[in-house]
Amino acid sequence: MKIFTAQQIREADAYTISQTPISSLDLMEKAAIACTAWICRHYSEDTPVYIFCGMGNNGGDGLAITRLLRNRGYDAHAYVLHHSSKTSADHTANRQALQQQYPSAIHDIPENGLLPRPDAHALIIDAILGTGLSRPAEGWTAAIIDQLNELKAAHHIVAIDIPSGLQADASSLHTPVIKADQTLSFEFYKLAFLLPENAGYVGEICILPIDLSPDYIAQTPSRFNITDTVQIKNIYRPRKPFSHKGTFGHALLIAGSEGKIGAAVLSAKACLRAGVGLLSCHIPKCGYEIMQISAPGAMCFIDDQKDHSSSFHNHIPNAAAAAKYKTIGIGPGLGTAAGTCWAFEKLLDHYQQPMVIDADALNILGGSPALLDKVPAGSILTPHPKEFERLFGKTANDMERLQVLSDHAVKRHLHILLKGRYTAMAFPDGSIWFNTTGNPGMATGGSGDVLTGILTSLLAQGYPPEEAMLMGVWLHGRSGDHAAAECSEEAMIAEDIVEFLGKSFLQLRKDHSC
Ligand SMILES: NC(=O)C1=CN([C@@H]2O[C@H](COP(=O)(O)OP(=O)(O)OC[C@H]3O[C@@H](n4cnc5c(N)ncnc54)[C@H](O)[C@@H]3O)[C@@H](O)[C@H]2O)[C@@H](O)CC1
Ligand SMILES: Nc1ncnc2c1ncn2[C@@H]1O[C@H](COP(=O)(O)OP(=O)(O)O)[C@@H](O)[C@H]1O
Ligand SMILES: [K+]
Repeated sequence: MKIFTAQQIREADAYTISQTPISSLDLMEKAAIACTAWICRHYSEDTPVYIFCGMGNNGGDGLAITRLLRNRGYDAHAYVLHHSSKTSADHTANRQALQQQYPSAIHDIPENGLLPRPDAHALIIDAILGTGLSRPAEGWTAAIIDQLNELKAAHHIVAIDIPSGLQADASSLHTPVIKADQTLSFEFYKLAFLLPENAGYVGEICILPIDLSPDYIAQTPSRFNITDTVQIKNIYRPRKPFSHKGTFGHALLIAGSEGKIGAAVLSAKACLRAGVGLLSCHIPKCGYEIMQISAPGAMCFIDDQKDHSSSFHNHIPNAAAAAKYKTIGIGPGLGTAAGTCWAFEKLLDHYQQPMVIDADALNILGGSPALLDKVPAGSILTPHPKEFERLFGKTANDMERLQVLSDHAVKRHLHILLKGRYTAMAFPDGSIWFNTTGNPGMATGGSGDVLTGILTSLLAQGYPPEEAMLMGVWLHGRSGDHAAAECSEEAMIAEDIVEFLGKSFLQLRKDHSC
């Protein structure tokens, strides 16, 4: 799914109006019908509804929703906030329609006027500012936002299209923004919804279709996108009947140190479960029995050192030897001992195929920019926000962090995924894809190690890095969702994500039954 900018959304609107029989007022009515249906599904008829409307089209939506809720028997009132002397034609048309049918439902609030005190249990609808926001809210508009946010403890707030004050394509950090419980947005996610810094404003997101032109959507490029199941199904390659373990690649996993052999085990299990043909794990002596017992499908190389690894570079003594391993996954629980850093540098001297770099391997790169330059083009880096900061430095806000993420992916020809609720995957062409599978149950030690195993496995099987990244992150999140459904977000642990990988793969199969 594409994520359009506010400007592109306006263009989609204009294109739809000019190229189809739908007028701009029809579009507003469709949007209002969709919102009203959602409100009626979630709040009973005896809920008083206070709809705060701005002077633009977002306010127009609010006026139309008031009329439609009244038609359904709700005690709905529109409070029109005169924060601007300008108004839009569709706002005016919907005001007239409401005035005609339900004149007592309109309440004008002049600039600096007082807001009503909502009844107990009233629902508050925020239709003050939409994607037409041209600057951060200030003055009276900011004061209204603050006052409505104070009501949040006692009332639900539903934002129409976007919480008022939130900028769709820029950071809104330290500016006044409505803190919605739910956001009902039209047709597309806005980029701002996917940033952790806006989690407190957006609440739950519901995307409502309003039939914007499919031609405009198809032909308009977007730098930001969201992965979906259909796309992942198209990436997925079913196995051919005569394939053998050589078909699915040999991966080398370099992971674990004393006290963190579990990270290596989780990664190895995930790598095997995600379908690798052969897996060799390089681990320090202290991990040998643990690994062999926990993941008997994996072969083991034992390091000379007891508690950390420092000789794994010997598997790739020259460029020719690199061909033995389709890919290498390195990092989970590896530690940053001097010998490990040294061996990592030697490994990078000879291994030039795309690899997966995670956790301590990222921390080692963070301490050595020269080493970062040696990472093979096409590799997948999997930092969480702290590792990202160690690698690429602090940023002022999430929007700036996305830019830094993208800049490094382009400059270094890497695939870099920044982990989180909506993992952001940056490609060497400058585009960024967001993943929506997954849940807070995955915020548990070891889930990242599982992801490294999955990605390493997919690369070994011959998926190109861009496809491995999109599919691996989707599979990881989907397996976490299955695990949460089965045993709760609280009780699920990283192993459960591995256990449910099978169920996620089954979802990708197309039905070919005769
Ligand atoms: N394709 C879509 O997504 C559709 C969008 N519609 C609605 O239209 C909205 C966009 O409408 P508009 O472009 O009229 O924009 P807004 O409704 O956001 O309002 C713009 C008005 O607010 C003023 N304004 C901007 N920033 C301000 C600030 N910081 N403080 C005070 N006033 C400020 C502007 O001067 C202008 O008068 C969407 O968010 C959505 O609610 C729907 O009506 C129909 C379809
Ligand atoms: N709230 C959440 N919603 C969705 N996914 C999440 C959430 N919290 C964590 N995750 C996922 O879990 C994984 C955690 O990785 P990481 O922090 O590296 O864990 P660890 O270092 O313990 O292995 C990431 O892939 C992240 O996207
Ligand atoms: K709004």
